[in-house]
Amino acid sequence: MPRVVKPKAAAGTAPAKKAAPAKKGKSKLYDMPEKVPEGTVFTDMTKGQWRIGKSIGIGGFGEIYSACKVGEKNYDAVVKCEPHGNGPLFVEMHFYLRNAKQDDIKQFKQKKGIKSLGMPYILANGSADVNGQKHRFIVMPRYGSDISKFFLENGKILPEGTVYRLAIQMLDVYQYMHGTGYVHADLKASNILLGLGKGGGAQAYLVDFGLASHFVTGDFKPDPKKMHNGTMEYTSRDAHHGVPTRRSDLEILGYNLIEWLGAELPWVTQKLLATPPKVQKAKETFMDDVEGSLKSLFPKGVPAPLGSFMKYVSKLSHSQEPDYDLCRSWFSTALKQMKIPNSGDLDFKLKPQTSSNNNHSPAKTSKVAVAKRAKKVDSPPVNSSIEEIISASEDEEELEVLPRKRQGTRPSPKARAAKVSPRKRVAASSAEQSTPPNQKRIKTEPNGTKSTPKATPKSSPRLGTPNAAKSQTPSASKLQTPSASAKINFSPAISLRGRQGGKTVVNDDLTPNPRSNKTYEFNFELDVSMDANVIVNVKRKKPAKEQAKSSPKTSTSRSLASCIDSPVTRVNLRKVNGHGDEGSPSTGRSPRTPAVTVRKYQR
Ligand SMILES: Nc1ncnc2c1ncn2[C@@H]1O[C@H](COP(=O)(O)OP(=O)(O)OP(=O)(O)O)[C@@H](O)[C@H]1O
Repeated sequence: MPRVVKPKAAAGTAPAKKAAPAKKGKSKLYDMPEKVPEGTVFTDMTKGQWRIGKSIGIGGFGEIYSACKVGEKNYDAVVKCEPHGNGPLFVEMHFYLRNAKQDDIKQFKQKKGIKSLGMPYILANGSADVNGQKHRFIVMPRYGSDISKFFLENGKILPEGTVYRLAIQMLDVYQYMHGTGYVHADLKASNILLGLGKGGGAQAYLVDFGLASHFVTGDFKPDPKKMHNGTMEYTSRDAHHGVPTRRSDLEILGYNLIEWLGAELPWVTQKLLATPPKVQKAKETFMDDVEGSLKSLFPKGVPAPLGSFMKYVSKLSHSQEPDYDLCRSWFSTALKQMKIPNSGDLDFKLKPQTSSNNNHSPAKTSKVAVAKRAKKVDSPPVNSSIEEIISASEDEEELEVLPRKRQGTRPSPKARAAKVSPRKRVAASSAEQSTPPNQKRIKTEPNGTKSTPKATPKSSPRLGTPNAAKSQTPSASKLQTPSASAKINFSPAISLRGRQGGKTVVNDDLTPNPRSNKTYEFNFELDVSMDANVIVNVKRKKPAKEQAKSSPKTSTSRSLASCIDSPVTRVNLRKVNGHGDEGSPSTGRSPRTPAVTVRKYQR
């Protein structure tokens, strides 16, 4: 078995810092990896040695380090390392070994007459013991920045010409990959990296093949074990059924294109992401009338190539091979019309430019809109931890939580982890432990921790986009209780959203049955974020003295911060409408839901 050579043994290596053992997650399914100290040398299957450099990214499931071949100077490779038991890296490694040989990639490029292809390949792989735990690692070429960074910096939009170039490049990768019998199933901005070095900025690379799987060519058989796999925002209708298809990859690309062009996906606007079957339904409705749906997203005119592409995708059958040339032709024609060359560095700076059809939301690229978006990007992050209401009985103290900016309080890891795939739970808690907030070690997703309220230029197309104030998530500041921890049983119909957007989810905990009873645990400091104005009713056990004095029913309004005394026995959270009043069913008041109980438990 290849072994880890500690820095002492590696010639010319600076002493490695002592690694703090990574926090082990609770999940039995996916553990986060141990931290690999800088300077450690991994030996691969063919006895090649790789010196570990700085950590450059943490995905949902593993950590990525820069790496340098021992004997060379440049850290131009990366090592992706995960505990041996984790499935995704195993899948990714085998996909690369079988299907992404450098020779095959070269041949494909020659056949297609393209200079470069955004298909990564594997340089080496092996196993290593880190802090006594067996890890698997792969070595890959090192790429540059992921494009989600530019998307967020621009206020959730990319220049139209760049979107079309990216579409063409991703279709190239799909064509290569589908030619090997596999689909990717998880395309998103954070999985698209620019090349490094001279000319690198002209090519985008699709990474993360942890969900790669053989596509079906026979019958369409839904597979509950794979249902909803992917990243909820972009997962295709077929993937919601657990069926890997080529059209599914195209659909995922299509949803990303819509976002990159500045519109918000309806299931994001409607905050359905925590409930996969609702997202699935929304996507089905969307694709059933894709032209109409796109018109509502782009009221000033649907970008022509996007319209053609999405319409085409909606008509593909599940086992049909897509016509990649036809799809690319829509985007390249638009580029020609816009007089944007399909070469040179991809340009991520927003500037006024001619639209492909000159009719969709030109204000998106106006200086004013850009400035507005940039301003919004600076605003505090949104973290919709609780999507719907939690409601119980009436006899509680009433605490009003008004919307306000997050002020450094972070949702407790447990709260954030609610409803997250076990892998994500571990990732979140590990990141919390080891990453200072100003470091970009955690891969940031469009709606993730660095996320901002959707920047909505005046002319920007949106389906019922709530105004900024409404979409802001007030963070309940610390409501500390002596009981600190509690177990809450939600009624079956309640959906709790602790998941940060844009995260890959593997169907380990997402149940296709939305009505099953679910138990969530969270740190009962009520240090959670909520996505609307809410009324929090907390019933507390009264201290014996006070109980004797006061009447059984007291309903006192007071601030959350001052409420830290006796143990909580019951909690009632209720959304109020955007103006701060409770409203009624007809005025937008959230319906009450029964049966929320809070139980203390021993840590
Ligand atoms: N070859 C590479 N070169 C440079 N950076 C990389 C490379 N591969 C990955 N990264 C960085 O590490 C991050 C995580 O990588 P990756 O998506 O492969 O991990 P993951 O654990 O599968 O994540 P997830 O499934 O949550 O998307 C990427 O977003 C990127 O920032």
